[in-house]
Amino acid sequence: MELQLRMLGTGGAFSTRYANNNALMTIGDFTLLVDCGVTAIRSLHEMKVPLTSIDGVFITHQHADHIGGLEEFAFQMLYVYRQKPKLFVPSTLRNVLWENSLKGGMINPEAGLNSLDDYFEVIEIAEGSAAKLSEDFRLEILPSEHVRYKSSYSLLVNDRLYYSADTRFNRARLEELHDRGVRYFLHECKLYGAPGVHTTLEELLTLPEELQEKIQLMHYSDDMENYIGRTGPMTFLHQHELYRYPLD
Ligand SMILES: Nc1ccn([C@@H]2O[C@@H]3COP(=O)(O)O[C@H]3[C@H]2O)c(=O)n1
Ligand SMILES: [Zn+2]
Ligand SMILES: [Zn+2]
Repeated sequence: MELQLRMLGTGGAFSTRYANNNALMTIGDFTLLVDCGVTAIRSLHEMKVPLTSIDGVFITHQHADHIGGLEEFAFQMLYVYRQKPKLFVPSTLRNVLWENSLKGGMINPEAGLNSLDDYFEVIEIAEGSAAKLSEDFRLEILPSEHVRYKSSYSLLVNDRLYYSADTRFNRARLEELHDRGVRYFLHECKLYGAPGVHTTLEELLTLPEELQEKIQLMHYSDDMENYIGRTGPMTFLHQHELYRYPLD
């Protein structure tokens, strides 16, 4: 069994070169879109991935580079393809995702479209245990500290691949997961400046060498090329490339 990954984009929120940091993960016959930002629909088109080939969408948090394409995804699925896609959403985000982010553009009482459930088959994911998205695809959500007092999540897939999404540096979590046998770490990276709500390259470079060797960097700024050769054993993820991660 393997996880196949293609990043729709690998850029930070203000990147114009690398598109929003959204991921397509396939295990067996199930394909999950992790986050659906402003650039997601265009990226999928460039990758020749039909919207109908996506079996479900998962949302990590409410910033536009992670949910800004969800309205178009929902409208296309409803009005073009007449399908109701699965939306996997952390329990703490379900209500605010609709009330504070999507409702303004998507509510349409005349058409009977009044809630998230009218567009999606909503499947809430709770913290604390892995959810089975399919026979082969297990997803655990790990609360992350990104913008304080707002929900955001990192992911653990099949106990083998960690996907940080947007988060401040969390050394204890990274080392604990590494000790538990997690083999692949896809981590966001702010290449320069103070950490703020993100993890900096400087912070990641303080991790043990054997952990850094398992890290691939994402959510980076447009000057990424200036940092090639300055990331220790960590490598950069590239948009649209196919990566394969054995899971056994
Ligand atoms: N306290 C904050 C909050 C947000 N930001 C910037 O806004 C972006 C929102 O999307 P993001 O991908 O989380 O990156 C955030 C920061 O660039 C920031 O720099 N500081
Ligand atoms: Zn982001
Ligand atoms: Zn964010």
